[in-house]
Amino acid sequence: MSGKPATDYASWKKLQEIYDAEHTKIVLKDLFAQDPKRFEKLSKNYNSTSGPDVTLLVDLSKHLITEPILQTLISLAREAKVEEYRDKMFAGEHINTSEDRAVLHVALRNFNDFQIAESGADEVGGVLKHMKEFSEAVRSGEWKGYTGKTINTIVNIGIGGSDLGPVMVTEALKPYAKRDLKAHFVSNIDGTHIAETLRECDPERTLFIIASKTFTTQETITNAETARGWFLQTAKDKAHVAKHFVALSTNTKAVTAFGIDESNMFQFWDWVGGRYSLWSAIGLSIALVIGYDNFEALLKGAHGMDKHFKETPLEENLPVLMGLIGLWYNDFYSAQTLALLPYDQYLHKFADYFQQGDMESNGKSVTKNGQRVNYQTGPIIWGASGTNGQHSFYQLVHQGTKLIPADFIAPATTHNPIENSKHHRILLSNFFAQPEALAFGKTEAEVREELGANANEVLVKSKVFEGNRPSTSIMFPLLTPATLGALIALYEHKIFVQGVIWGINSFDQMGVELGKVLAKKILAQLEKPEDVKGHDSSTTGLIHYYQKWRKE
Ligand SMILES: O=P(O)(O)OC[C@H]1O[C@H](O)[C@H](O)[C@@H](O)[C@@H]1O
Repeated sequence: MSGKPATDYASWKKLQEIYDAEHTKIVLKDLFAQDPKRFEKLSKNYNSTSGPDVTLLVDLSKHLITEPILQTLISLAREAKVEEYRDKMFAGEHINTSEDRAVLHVALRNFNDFQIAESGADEVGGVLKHMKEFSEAVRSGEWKGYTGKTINTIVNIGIGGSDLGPVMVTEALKPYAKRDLKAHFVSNIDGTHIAETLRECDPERTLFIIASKTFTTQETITNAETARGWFLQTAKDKAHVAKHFVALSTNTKAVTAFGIDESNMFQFWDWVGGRYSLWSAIGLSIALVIGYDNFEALLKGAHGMDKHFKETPLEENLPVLMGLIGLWYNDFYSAQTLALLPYDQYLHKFADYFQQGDMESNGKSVTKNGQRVNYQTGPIIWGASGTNGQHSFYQLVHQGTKLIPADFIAPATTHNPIENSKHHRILLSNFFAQPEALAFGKTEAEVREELGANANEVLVKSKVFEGNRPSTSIMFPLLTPATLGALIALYEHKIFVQGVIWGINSFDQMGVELGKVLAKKILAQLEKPEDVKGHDSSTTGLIHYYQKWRKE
């Protein structure tokens, strides 16, 4: 994150040399045959040293790496001063240089462990207490709606980081949910989203949580106004808003202007990035759904991973190793993407969540010094939960022309051991089989033997699996709140490590601005064809088409 181009590092050059000279000879089948201890050496066990027990097994052995490659990657991390920048982050230095902000999501889950001087860091405990009291009051029924009825539905209105984290985590931790409290998440400006949600709500029993760091986001404010209008159609009196609307924001002025009482506002600070905010007041919907104690366990699980990241030598440091291996494919093998493939239905939003987490953080093309990079930065993140993906896109992953590194993630045991865990055994057999098939493939000789002497030649070729396709496998005993916290923090820090080496600012998001500005300009021109000015012929033509069909 020094802003130095990554290609200037001696270790980068060395990696390029190794790649050029050896990459055709790096074959997983051979590497495993040569070293019976490969799994032992390259699979890492994480055990939390503070907070709730969390254990993770991270198997890095099915990667196209050798000892010299790994050592050179680690030298690269040293040269890029990953440790120094990590320590700056934890110390609250303003490493988000373009916005002159600290980056302190780690302070949200710190529980007075690390010393963090930034202003606001000492207020975290107070906000957590507020979240605890409020969530317990709603869950117990002590908090009543304006007609004296208890709350049975919450609607979180937010987008981006004010939506994806709460959605992903409440889905992931459903086994811990209060089942008689329905939770909805409205993000899209498309009126369909709020309209369909409101159809399922009773104004007397619904709590709206307006989640927006800035409280200026067009989608969120528009949806919140619609929700308030809908509520007042029944409740009539604006005084009732206080019982049904709370805000999660850093912008007190805008929250009170909207009509939400300051006492119903849950604060956070500018040093919490939107995509790193589920740990802050933005997590209120999580605390409401799974209970405050489980929310705290999530935070403590993440804190355990923070400690690991902060205190473990680079050679054994999981976010560092995952970041480096990802970079190896991204920058030397020209891999464009990383697939996140959780074999756990509860994690079905994991890839969606890290699309923002990773792509908004590292989707940058200038260094912190303003230089255009001449290498690849953040990968495209995508994925789906297993085994669904196997029946759609895995064909390309196995036999397509692209190299697609993938992270396979699975719990050893399930929250739903139905049929004596039959489903889970089948699920896991697939979780074990896919990385094996990707890595080792199937040779032409094996296909011939299978098909017999007179086999059709085309068929033989089409049934060959080249193999040598890399993956990480991550396992843990059960998807608990603390385990999920650790898992999310692991990926957050992986993203950090890569950003430091690429010399980019992982903590701003200037790239989302241009579209927003243009949309505002266009919104003001939608009325009449003669108002449509200043666009290319394609954009103008599309707007004119809309104007021909609009009904209102
Ligand atoms: O929480 P808000 O201020 O409403 O922001 C919501 C989202 O807005 C933008 O799209 C940013 O790029 C995201 O990082 C952010 O999470």
